[in-house]
Amino acid sequence: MDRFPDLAAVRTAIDALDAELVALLARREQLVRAAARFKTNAAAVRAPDRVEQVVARARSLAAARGASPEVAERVYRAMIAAYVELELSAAAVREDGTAGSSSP
Ligand SMILES: C=C(O[C@@H]1C=C(C(=O)O)C=C[C@H]1O)C(=O)O
Repeated sequence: MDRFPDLAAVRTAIDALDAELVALLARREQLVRAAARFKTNAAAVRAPDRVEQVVARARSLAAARGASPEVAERVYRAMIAAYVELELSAAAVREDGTAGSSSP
C-alpha cells in the first residue's frame, strides 16, 4: 500500500471501492427480497442455520484473501441482521408467524 502519497489519495480509493460495494449490496438486496418471497413466517425469514452457514463461508473467504475473519464475521452478522429486518417488513410475514399484508 505504498502507492498512496497521502491520506486523501487513500480516501479517494476507498470512495471508489465503496461505489462498487454498494452496487453489490443492491444486487444482494434483490436476492434477499427474492428469497423472502418463498417464506411464510418469521422463523423462515430468520433462518439461523443458514446465517451460520453464510457467516462461516464469509470467514473462510476472508481468510483465503488475507483479510480478518473476525471483521468479516462482524460485517456479515450486521448486514444479515439488516436484511432480516428488511425481509420481515417487505414480506407478508409477521413476527407472530402469521402471514399478512405488508401494508399496515
Ligand atoms: C436471504 C435469506 O434470509 C435471511 C438473510 C440471509 C442473508 O442475508 O444471507 C440469510 C439467512 C436469513 O437470515 C435466506 O434465507 O437465504
